[in-house]
Amino acid sequence: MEIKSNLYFNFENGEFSDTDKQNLIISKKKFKDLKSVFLKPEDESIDDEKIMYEVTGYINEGKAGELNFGVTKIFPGEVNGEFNMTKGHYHEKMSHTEYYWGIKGRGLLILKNIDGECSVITVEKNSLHYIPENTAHRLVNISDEPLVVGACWPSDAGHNYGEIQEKGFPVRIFRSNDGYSISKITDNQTDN
Ligand SMILES: O=P(O)(O)OC[C@H]1O[C@](O)(CO)[C@@H](O)[C@@H]1O
Repeated sequence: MEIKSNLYFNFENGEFSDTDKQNLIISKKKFKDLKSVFLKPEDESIDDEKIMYEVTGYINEGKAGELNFGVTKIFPGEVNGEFNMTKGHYHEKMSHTEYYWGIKGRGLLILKNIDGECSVITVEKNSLHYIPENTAHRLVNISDEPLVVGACWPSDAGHNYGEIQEKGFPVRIFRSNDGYSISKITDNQTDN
């Protein structure tokens, strides 16, 4: 007998159907939670309560064998000229990997491996990104509309923010006349 799926997901806009809303987890990150993320976080034009990005999905943290499926929506904006972005993290279980795919908007995926090698990849509608083991990842919104990105990762991967919080990524992304510029970083200072 044919049974209608109890889950629907809109691949055009990243919205979940409300048939299974009680199982959806929504995590909202406010500006006050992200002070350690930006190079110059003192920006009085931004309210501390402003939602900078949100992650919505079926998230079953810590359960080995399960998969998480989520959507990150990063709102447009800048903090002292630096584009809005996620905190960025390694997985606690460093061997655990992840897929990202672009749904809406335009952004950059910054990857850094444990040897400090860094790459910056364009994220746009239908782009697909494999995040290998031992690799820190951060999304940056470089457009004036929300950047919406899907993700699927093992539920027991965990998040390790420590090193990124301390040292950051080797690059930072700022608005420029051409759209954006990538600045290399030495000890959390820009080195243009
Ligand atoms: O945890 P962070 O670095 O703030 O970023 C959120 C990101 O992490 C994930 O939850 C899982 O890696 C992604 O869905 C999302 O893009």
